[in-house]
Amino acid sequence: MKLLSQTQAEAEVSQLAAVACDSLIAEARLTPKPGLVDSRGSGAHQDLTLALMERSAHSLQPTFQQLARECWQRPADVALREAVGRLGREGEQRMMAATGGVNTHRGAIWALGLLVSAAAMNGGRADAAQLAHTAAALASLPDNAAPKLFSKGLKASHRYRVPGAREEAQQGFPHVMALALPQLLRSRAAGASESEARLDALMAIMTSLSDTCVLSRAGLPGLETMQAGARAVLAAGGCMMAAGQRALARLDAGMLKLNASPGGAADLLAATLFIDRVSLAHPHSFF
Ligand SMILES: CC(C)(COP(=O)(O)OP(=O)(O)OC[C@H]1O[C@@H](n2cnc3c(N)ncnc32)[C@H](O[C@H]2O[C@H](COP(=O)(O)OP(=O)(O)OP(=O)(O)O)[C@@H](O)[C@H]2O)[C@@H]1O)[C@@H](O)C(=O)NCCC(=O)NCCS
Ligand SMILES: Nc1ncnc2[nH]cnc12
Repeated sequence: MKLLSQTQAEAEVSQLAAVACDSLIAEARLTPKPGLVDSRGSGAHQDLTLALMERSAHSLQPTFQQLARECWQRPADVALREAVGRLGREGEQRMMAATGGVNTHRGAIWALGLLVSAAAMNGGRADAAQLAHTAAALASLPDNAAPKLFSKGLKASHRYRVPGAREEAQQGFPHVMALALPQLLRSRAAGASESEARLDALMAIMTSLSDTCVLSRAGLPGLETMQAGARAVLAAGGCMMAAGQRALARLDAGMLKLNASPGGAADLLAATLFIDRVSLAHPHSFF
């Protein structure tokens, strides 16, 4: 592993935190996203706006920086997992203070917090597969200091017997690695604009994620609307095609009618953009 001076390491730590915040802001601004906050408005939400999402993203910069500093060139072990858990929970408090108590990015703090940590554990030099493996290893360790909460996500996971945010990370982010990143690259190669390619990557996640936000708000009909609608967008050639854009508008209308918002899929898009920016190479055979 390349040896860096303390000043160089601190610069890399700051850079990782900046890219994580940029990824959150890029996800929030990306438009038009079905059911989600974007530059058109609040989607299915009453209490979220784009300005609030951006404030929340900025408030998390010190958390990502502390995570990267704590994890720099350290191996995955229980002590590190517990330190990461503590910093992640402090990040949630920071987010709540910045938003006046609105949950904007709880899932994103988890996914990006783990990925920033994984990038730092690898000294800032890792390919996408290494990043996902390292984040999965960290997420799979016990955090004995974690409060035992029966969260909304856990309730939906138990009720519908589906995996949630925890399992997505412990399995190495399969919706990012096997679906979103390959779709992002395919759409770019096919000539899509960057926004169209990112929307296609979001669709790829939505074709199969068991998003506990959608399940909590709209049950299985909401999840089925999300997955089938996203498949229709991609089957129509994606967001660079007029037919794909019409399918996307139908999906948006369907999600709004059900009050469904795929907040978990949005978090995983931000995770995809982060990996796309910081990794050395893209995976061809991880899954
Ligand atoms: C592991 C934790 C993420 C906790 O997870 P758990 O499932 O127990 O609980 P939730 O508190 O419900 O949070 C899960 C959030 O993860 C996102 N998500 C949902 N499904 C998936 C999925 N299949 N894969 C990946 N990610 C998923 C989602 O986050 C987004 O949605 C939130 C907004 O939702 P919304 O429903 O609009 O908001 P609410 O206010 O809750 O409801 P309404 O009143 O509006 O209806 C927003 O946060 C998005 O980011 C889920 O919400 C993790 O938090 C944890 O254990 N942390 C402990 C600290 C730690 O160890 N950290 C380490 C890394 S830093
Ligand atoms: N753009 C967005 N809209 C609503 N919830 C979200 N959670 C993460 N990103 C989101």
